[in-house]
Amino acid sequence: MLGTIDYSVIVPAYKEASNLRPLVTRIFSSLNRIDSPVPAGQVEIIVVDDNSRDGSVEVVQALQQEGFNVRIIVRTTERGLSSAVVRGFQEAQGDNMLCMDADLQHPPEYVPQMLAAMSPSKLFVLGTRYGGGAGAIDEGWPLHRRIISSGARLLALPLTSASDPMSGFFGIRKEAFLKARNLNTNGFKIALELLVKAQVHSNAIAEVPFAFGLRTAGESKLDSKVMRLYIEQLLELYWYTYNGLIAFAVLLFLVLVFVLWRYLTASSEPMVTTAVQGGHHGQ
Ligand SMILES: Nc1nc2c(ncn2[C@@H]2O[C@H](COP(=O)(O)OP(=O)(O)O[C@H]3O[C@H](CO)[C@@H](O)[C@H](O)[C@@H]3O)[C@@H](O)[C@H]2O)c(=O)[nH]1
Repeated sequence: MLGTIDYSVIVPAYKEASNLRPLVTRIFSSLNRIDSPVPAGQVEIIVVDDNSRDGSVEVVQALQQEGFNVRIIVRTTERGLSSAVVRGFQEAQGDNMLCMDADLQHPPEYVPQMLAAMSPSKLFVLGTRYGGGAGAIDEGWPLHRRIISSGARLLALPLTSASDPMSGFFGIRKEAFLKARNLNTNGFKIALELLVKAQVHSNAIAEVPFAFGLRTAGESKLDSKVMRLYIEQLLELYWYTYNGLIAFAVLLFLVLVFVLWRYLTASSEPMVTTAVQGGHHGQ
């Protein structure tokens, strides 16, 4: 019999049939270890699949029959990583919700620690490839991915103090998730979106350093469209965070331009020395 579900693991998945069995079994064997800080019976896994039709549903059904608390939501009218994660959070029974990739790049063995890191005072947990002096990116990660990742991280610095807001391995407490309004669910960077719009303060973020693994099956869906969406998302978040400041800076700039223009036009006008000569005004 199932007890109360306090923890939900949300897995966005698109064409990940071959990764789902190792993912689910490895998560539950970590939770079943004697030293796990979280009991396996309090955890559910929700896979949010965008109609992959690659056998993912059958894999999950087989796992259910074997007794694993996992279910799959198949979306047929929507697509996209971030919106899949939000859907999973909306369906979650647990107050502590973790998001992770299906492709085993987020090590399932970190799940108990990540789940246990959330509490009423730690509303957000971030699996970080950069925090805690871990230098945690796998040696084999391609150079172009490292450059893109560093650039993306730099651009997010004015928005959050979190060391790896690009991470797809993160958790949020339900009460914080429910505070976030007008989420932009285009693209991949839902952790950053939630950090900003759920107004998570830096002291409410727990960071767990981890080594980002290499994909062994399936393909990455990160492409130039995802990068364009990220830039759009950043502009919106800058505006969301600094709208007052930005409006003030624009106003100040316009006033300065106006003053400068007045000064330049005034100093370039010919000096008119009007000697009032008395006499009559002609008609
Ligand atoms: N449902 C659904 N899932 C998706 C979609 N696109 C991707 N996914 C799932 O989302 C997870 C991450 O997708 P990948 O395509 O493997 O992403 P990545 O390039 O490895 O990027 C990962 O690392 C980045 C850090 O560099 C993260 O920023 C990113 O969120 C993700 O975790 C995988 O489980 C994948 O199946 C989609 O449109 N719909």
